[in-house]
Amino acid sequence: MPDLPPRVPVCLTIAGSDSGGGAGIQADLKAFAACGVHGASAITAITAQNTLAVTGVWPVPPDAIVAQIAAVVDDLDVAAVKIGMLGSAESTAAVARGLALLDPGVPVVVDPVMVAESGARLLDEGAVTALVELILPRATVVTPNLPEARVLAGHPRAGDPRADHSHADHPRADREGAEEGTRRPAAAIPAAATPTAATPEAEAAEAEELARAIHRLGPSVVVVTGGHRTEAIDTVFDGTTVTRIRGERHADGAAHGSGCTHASVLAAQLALGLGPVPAAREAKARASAAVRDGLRGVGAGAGPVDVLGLAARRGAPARPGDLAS
Ligand SMILES: Nc1ncnc2c1ncn2[C@@H]1O[C@H](COP(=O)(O)OP(=O)(O)OP(=O)(O)O)[C@@H](O)[C@H]1O
Ligand SMILES: Cc1ncc(COP(=O)(O)O)c(N)n1
Repeated sequence: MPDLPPRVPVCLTIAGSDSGGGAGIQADLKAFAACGVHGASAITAITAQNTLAVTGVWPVPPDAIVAQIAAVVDDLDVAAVKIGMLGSAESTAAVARGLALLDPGVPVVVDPVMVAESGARLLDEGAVTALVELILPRATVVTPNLPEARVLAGHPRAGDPRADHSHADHPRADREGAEEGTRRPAAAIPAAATPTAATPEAEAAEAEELARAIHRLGPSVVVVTGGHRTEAIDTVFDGTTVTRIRGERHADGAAHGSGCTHASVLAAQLALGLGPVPAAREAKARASAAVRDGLRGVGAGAGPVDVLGLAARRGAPARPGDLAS
């Protein structure tokens, strides 16, 4: 009997569809393929979107979200999950129901998508609480950008000194009794995620403080991504150590889908057996290169990232089998 080739790991993305193909499910499946894992998907919302704008959002019925996850989990051996756009509190609750169908050991990477690069709101104001309470405690890694991190850290539970540091030690019910007086005011979701005007040092200190605050909400590891900073440094906090992942900033790159790509590569690397910090390094490297190589000519707005090296392949000789006719 010939040796069977090693089995290709399966990753599941639970996210919104971007009709323009730059972000969401479409970006996630490309990132999974780039990493050599098989991608399955459960769609939470359909967006009518291109590089310029989001012109419509249709939530998928909650039962249909759960049914998609159930169909995948029933048959495919899911090695890691990536969660992106949730949209509404109802969709978030459905995703939480779907997550309960997974083996508790399956790593879950959460990209808390709030606002599209083109400016549209992708998470209802009221859904932040559902995200924090139902999804973050199940997260192995959460990957907010700086504006998203401010929203999560401003959530009432984050400033509570009695908030938990691990879900096992501090079940959610404990945090329900947090005193009002110890809570920070919740930050509103900004209309668009704009770069900050702070110094690099101030941004670094803020990212670290936010990572620590978000860690108290329950995820095992927090990665505050650096795409909205003067220096594109990702800040990782695993509950013990802060790691800064540096890389060149590609100011003239095309970054639509950078966060989706980053979180999906991270999930794929966990599925391939890496630990969270090495997986975050690989995610940073691949997302940064995908921004650098981003497809500036595709659409009139922010071009989609190119994680598959599509542009570099143009003009390359076709493989022999492609020339059959
Ligand atoms: N201009 C850039 N140059 C280099 N790396 C970048 C750039 N923009 C983003 N990145 C990297 O891409 C990854 C995603 O970061 P980013 O902060 O853009 O996520 P995001 O804002 O959630 O993305 P999105 O807007 O697609 O949701 C991070 O590893 C970040 O460092
Ligand atoms: C369906 C969907 N999911 C996520 C994003 C965020 O990506 P970006 O901030 O690059 O627009 C998006 N625009 N659309």
